[in-house]
Amino acid sequence: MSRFVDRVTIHATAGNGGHGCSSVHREKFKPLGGPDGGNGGNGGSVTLVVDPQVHTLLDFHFRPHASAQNGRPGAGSNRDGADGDDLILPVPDGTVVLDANGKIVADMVGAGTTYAAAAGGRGGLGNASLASRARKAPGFALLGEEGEVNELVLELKSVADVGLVGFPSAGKSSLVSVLSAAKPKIADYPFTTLVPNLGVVTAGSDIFTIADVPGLIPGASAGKGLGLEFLRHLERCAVLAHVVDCATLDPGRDPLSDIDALEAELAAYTPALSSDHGLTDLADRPRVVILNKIDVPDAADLAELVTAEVAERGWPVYAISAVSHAGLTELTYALAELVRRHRTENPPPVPRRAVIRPKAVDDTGFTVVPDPATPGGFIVRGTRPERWIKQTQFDNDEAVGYLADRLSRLGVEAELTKQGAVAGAPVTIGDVSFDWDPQVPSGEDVPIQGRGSDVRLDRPDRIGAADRKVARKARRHHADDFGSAPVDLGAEAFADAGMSDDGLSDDLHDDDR
Ligand SMILES: Nc1nc2c(ncn2[C@@H]2O[C@H](COP(=O)(O)OP(=O)(O)OP(=O)(O)O)[C@@H](O)[C@H]2O)c(=O)[nH]1
Ligand SMILES: [Mg+2]
Repeated sequence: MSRFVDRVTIHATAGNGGHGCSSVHREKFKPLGGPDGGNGGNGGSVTLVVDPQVHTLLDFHFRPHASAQNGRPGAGSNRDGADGDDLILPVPDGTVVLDANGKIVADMVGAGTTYAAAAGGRGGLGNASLASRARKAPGFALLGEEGEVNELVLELKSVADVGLVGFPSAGKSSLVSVLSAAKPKIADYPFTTLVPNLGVVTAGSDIFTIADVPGLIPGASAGKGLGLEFLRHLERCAVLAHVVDCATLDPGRDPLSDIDALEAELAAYTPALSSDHGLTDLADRPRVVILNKIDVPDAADLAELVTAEVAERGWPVYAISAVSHAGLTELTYALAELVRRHRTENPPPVPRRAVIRPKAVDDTGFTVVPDPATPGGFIVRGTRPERWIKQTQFDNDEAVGYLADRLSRLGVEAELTKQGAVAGAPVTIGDVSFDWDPQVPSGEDVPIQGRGSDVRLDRPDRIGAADRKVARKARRHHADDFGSAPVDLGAEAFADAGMSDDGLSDDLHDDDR
């Protein structure tokens, strides 16, 4: 027997973005070929799509981890990395998606409805894309962003037109088996049906579906029997039909008390799908009472006796026998009529092609707040600063300089200064904490000037071209005279000077990836 799974937890992992590449073009007779590192590809996303061919969540039960492909890294010669493939997960019609806190985030009804379960990370820019007037040959590239990882709960709420409610062994499965082509298990012991079955019923030109759910007993709302677990499959049913066993020999049971007992259980059930999903309370759903087993003589008498009393409650009553098929035609057409009326009043939902989850409306802003855990420290929050941190290779000084420029351009530095941060104050952005090293001495308002006039270029420890010339001369002079031992103005000092390009503030290249 195939297993029926109607509630699973899945872990959707989107692909990471590929890293950008830092590379310099090399070609014979072209010593300064320029940056040519390509961009990383975007990571693939995980998307849920309603597929009418899928009827259970069983696949997710066996394979709860769903991962989309990572983006490929960029490469030299301006080759961009390929995007990772998206992962499309087919889910049954009527799947409800809940987040880890149990909040409904999507109600997927209608073939083709999609839900973005996890968004792929963006690829990092390569150094070719990062080149700008100020930073002509960037010696770094941006890292790819990590893909989202979301834990989601999927619940299947069958989409049936008529839901059968009744005590165990009332004949619900028998009724479904004679009305439709479905062949559920039927036996004379309680709780034969352990999982809901759906059947398709044809009545003239009308076609509707009927759901056979496991039997209920008094106390089900408190977990007795199989509990109310399966009532979620009735939440979407247009019509609820009580199947009453008129031939039961159980003491203390009769059709009316059976109906009352189950009505009390239904009232105790709080549907998870609220009215904004276009559904009314279970209590407001139209009811039909089906008095079953009238092929048994005593049952037929009893059915006749209670019919008037049930009808007094305003519910249509049908006396039938699933075994002898008595009264089935009338019942089928009556159900079809109720379903047709419900369908005209509630047109089917238009499939939602894309269910867009609410995202931060404005990702340009940021906030700076004092860090409660560290005196004198600050926390910077904002989509962009946090993303930039993730894109930065912290072991590359030039990349760190680029980050500092971006933060400064966004106004983070100015805000920190305004809030009284001093040099060396611990600043946290996302997962990274560092000691603040203001590019501009705090309190000083340096206007942006022309290239080459930035105060930071006047570093006293800088070695200018003139100094280098002197050093070279001195070295050559020594070499000529003594043939060995150059003066110690070499490698270390030049290594320092090589970084002079970092932190230029007239960088006009304002990419935002
Ligand atoms: N005489 C008679 N027996 C019936 C009729 N309908 C069902 N039965 C019998 O009642 C017993 C229970 O039938 P099921 O259809 O399995 O009942 P159910 O409501 O699905 O029961 P659960 O799945 O346990 O909740 C079986 O032995 C059926 O043969 C009927 O109209 N007449
Ligand atoms: Mg059954």
